Amino acid sequence: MNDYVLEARAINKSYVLGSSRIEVFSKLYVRFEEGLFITIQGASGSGKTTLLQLLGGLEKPDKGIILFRGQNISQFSSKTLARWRAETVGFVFQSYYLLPELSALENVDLPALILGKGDRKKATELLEAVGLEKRIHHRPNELSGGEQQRVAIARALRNDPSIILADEPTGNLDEETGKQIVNLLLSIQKEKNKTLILVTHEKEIACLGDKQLLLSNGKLTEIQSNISN
Ligand SMILES: Nc1ncnc2c1ncn2[C@@H]1O[C@H](COP(=O)(O)OP(=O)(O)OP(=O)(O)O)[C@@H](O)[C@H]1O
Repeated sequence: MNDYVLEARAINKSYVLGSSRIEVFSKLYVRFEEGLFITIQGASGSGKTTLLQLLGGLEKPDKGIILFRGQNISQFSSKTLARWRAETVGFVFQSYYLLPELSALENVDLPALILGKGDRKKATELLEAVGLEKRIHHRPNELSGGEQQRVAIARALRNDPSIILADEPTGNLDEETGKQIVNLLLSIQKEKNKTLILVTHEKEIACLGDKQLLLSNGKLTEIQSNISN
């Protein structure tokens, strides 16, 4: 049994734009234990978003492999990868990415509908769990930023993923609302024993992690661990 829920082995990743090539990672190794809250900090442009996209199967590495519980997801077909992503990973982004024409309820149920498992009762329960029982039929533009992020969190949880990848989830929120969102993510992570990997530039949030990683010059280093071995 592999103790690591996610592992990146010898990852290379570059972007080519016109005649220029940006190398983000060269031989990156990192692994994440199951059920932990890991925070990642790093300067703008250091590759934090790229890393989450690779780990969550939204981007493919140029070289190297990503393993989920020991299974190489980098060799999955696009279809298999899309299904794995829908079942296994919940994404939370800075900009929420809710569909504007759908209600909160419809947005939350969408990941399950895609798998042919739509169930409005379950979506409603998730909205209740994030404190939005009175906003179920609101559209995103009828919700505050914090409420939209709560909808996005409920959506991320809809297929009961084992991994939550959160990319600057508090980036568009005021400090107080940001704290509430992080506390919500943390309580879900602990209660359901999920793996939460969260990118943030806020030190106060980063230091809440069981482990704090820093991304710099294409390498990850552990700057703090609150785990006793
Ligand atoms: N689709 C793309 N095409 C070309 N270059 C890209 C693309 N996505 C990212 N990059 C480049 O790759 C590098 C890493 O970008 P990434 O968004 O992963 O960094 P980041 O650490 O998340 O930055 P920020 O904190 O500013 O969001 C940057 O130099 C960026 O310009």
